[in-house]
Amino acid sequence: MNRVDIIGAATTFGQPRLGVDLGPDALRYANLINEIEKLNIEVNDKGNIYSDIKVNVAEHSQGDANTLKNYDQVMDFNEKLAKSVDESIQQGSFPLIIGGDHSLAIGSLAGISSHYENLGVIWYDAHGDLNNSDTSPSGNIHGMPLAISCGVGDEKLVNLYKDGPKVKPENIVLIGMRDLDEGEKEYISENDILTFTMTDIKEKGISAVMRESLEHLQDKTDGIHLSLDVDALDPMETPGTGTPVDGGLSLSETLSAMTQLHDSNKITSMDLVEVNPLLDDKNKTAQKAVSIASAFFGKKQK
Ligand SMILES: NC(=[NH2+])NCCC[C@H](N)C(=O)O
Ligand SMILES: [Mn+2]
Ligand SMILES: [Mn+2]
Repeated sequence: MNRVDIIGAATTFGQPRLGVDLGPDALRYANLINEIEKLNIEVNDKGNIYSDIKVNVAEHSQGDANTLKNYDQVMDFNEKLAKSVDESIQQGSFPLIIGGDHSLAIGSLAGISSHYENLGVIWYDAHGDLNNSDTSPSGNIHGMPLAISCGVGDEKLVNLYKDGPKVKPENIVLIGMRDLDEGEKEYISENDILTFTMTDIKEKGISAVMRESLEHLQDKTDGIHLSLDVDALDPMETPGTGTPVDGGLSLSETLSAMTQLHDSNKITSMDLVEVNPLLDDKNKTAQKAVSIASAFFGKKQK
């Protein structure tokens, strides 16, 4: 790719920990734009998207596990995000969506999907984000975007921006899984979604996992979206995130995974999500996220 559009997805509405909406700026302060430009790529920073409905600190993320928390804000935000992502692809740019909580993938996939007949998705995360309001333990919409994009869940979210499902389960690969809820496990086995848990990664090694993932997707898809949640990494590497889970990927495994994706030339869009500077230690999570993006865009590991 020679031009990257950076789209700041400043949403905190998919989960309860305030501060993840500051993630896009934490990444910019960690030198994201310069690091990509150094790789001879033109970078166009489109600024941040916010919901028109403002954060009310006292009322943020109220309700029980059966409700879709901050529903109106998530709808409103993702409509705007989908439009921006769609425009970037129309203009021939590679969209890099920086979050923000993972509910933003509802909008990014909605904006991307009209450009591909058979979109592939690599979901690099500790979580499957395959819940719906019946299976969710929390009511947090950041645990649901992949299910919604497959057509499962609230009708208005499923049909956001463009009617119908945006991805097929057979075109998804899950990498880094170690905290799946019961309903998610059922959905994965019923739909035969290719899944690499941390145990699988430890057994096979990350490079075989990435090779198998690309092999699974590359012939049957005409574009592949990478959705990378920084909680895929171990919390010792990326502590600044809202739902950390022990036993995750190392930075070096992730950098080599990104180099493999870069070298494949198959990835057509990317989300980089769940950096929360208020939970971080001296912006170290954003700095690692910037290293991850640099490797993805072609920086060689010395
Ligand atoms: N994008 C994330 N960090 N998702 C975490 C989801 C956690 C849990 N499975 C839930 O649905 O509430
Ligand atoms: Mn996660
Ligand atoms: Mn996630």
